[in-house]
Amino acid sequence: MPRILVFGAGGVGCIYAYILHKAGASVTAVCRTNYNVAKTKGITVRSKIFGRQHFQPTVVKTVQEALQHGPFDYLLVCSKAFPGTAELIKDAVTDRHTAIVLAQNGIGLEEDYVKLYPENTIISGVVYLPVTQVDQGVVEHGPLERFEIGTFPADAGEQAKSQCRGLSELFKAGGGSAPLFDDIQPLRWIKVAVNAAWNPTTALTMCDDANYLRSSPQAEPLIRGIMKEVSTVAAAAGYPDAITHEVIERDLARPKSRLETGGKEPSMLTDIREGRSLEVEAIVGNTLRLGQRYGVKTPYLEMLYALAMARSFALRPDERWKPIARHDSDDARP
Ligand SMILES: NC(=O)C1=CN([C@@H]2O[C@H](COP(=O)(O)OP(=O)(O)OC[C@H]3O[C@@H](n4cnc5c(N)ncnc54)[C@H](OP(=O)(O)O)[C@@H]3O)[C@@H](O)[C@H]2O)C=CC1
Ligand SMILES: CC(C)(CO)C(=O)C(=O)O
Repeated sequence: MPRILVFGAGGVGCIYAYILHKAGASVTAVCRTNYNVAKTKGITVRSKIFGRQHFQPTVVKTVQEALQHGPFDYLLVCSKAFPGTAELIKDAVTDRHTAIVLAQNGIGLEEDYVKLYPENTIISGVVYLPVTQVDQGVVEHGPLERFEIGTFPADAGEQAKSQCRGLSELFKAGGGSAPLFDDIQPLRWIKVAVNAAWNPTTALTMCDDANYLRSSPQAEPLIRGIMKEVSTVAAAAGYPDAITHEVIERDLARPKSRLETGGKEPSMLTDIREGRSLEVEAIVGNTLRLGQRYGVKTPYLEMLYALAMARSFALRPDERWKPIARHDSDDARP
């Protein structure tokens, strides 16, 4: 029975914990604000795909407390992606054994993990899972579940590939879907285009995606424009075929269909409502910095970055901007 640690049991973490628990794995979840509820009452899933479910993973408060339930075969990072997140899991990573699975939005997240855990398999995941934790330990999930996965780097060795296959099989056994890709990066680029377009615009306007589209004739062209800008950065970074016109239209069709059925609140809008930190750096900042590195002009991203960072600052002045120790030089930061 594989042992799995889920770090960050919010919307995504609870659904992935449910799938893996259903697959028969031993699942331990590191919980923070929802610790008491998850520990005493378990987790409730209300899903358009899985129905209404209730389950009880092993619940701990810290990664150190989780150790008694390890060593872990997989460690799923399902918290929001912030500078420094990679360090938070270090006590639960067994060298050369634990496969670290990134279940987060953003681009260029993997490098921090490779640096800290050079001997471990890194599985990079692209999350399609419209889900919100609506109450502590209660998550509401829409009609889409797809976790696209691949090793980082793409040419990782056979052990990494086999751990990646193992995760895909576990998802299948739990009723989920985690298709494997030889190179996950083009898929990450597609998703970051979606998130760079939707997350800050809806968070800044406090509209769910359907309401945003309803708000004016300029709303949809702006989303398309941001996605095209990200596609130019992706092309310069070596992925010219990732974000095609067809991909942009296909991804736009999803929120457009919600004009009929009711909008989805992107995760960054939930963060604003809850007064939480925003994933501006992982989604917009990293894309923008790659654009700067390759000499691509990114006026939309520059504006979104400045506005979303200012919104974040207004929410949490204690977390004011500071240079992050990154692989690209701080001079390249906007
Ligand atoms: N929600 C969605 O529809 C989608 C989200 N994503 C991405 O998936 C990732 C997860 O998003 P989502 O599930 O929505 O986020 P949530 O905010 O719902 O969940 C994150 C969880 O991580 C916990 N956490 C953060 N730091 C720690 C810590 N130090 N120790 C213990 N727990 C911690 C949070 O606890 P606390 O509540 O105390 O802050 C929270 O429960 C993000 O990168 C997001 O962009 C991708 C696709 C869709
Ligand atoms: C695609 C989208 C907007 C869907 O919920 C998402 O990834 C998020 O909420 O962060």
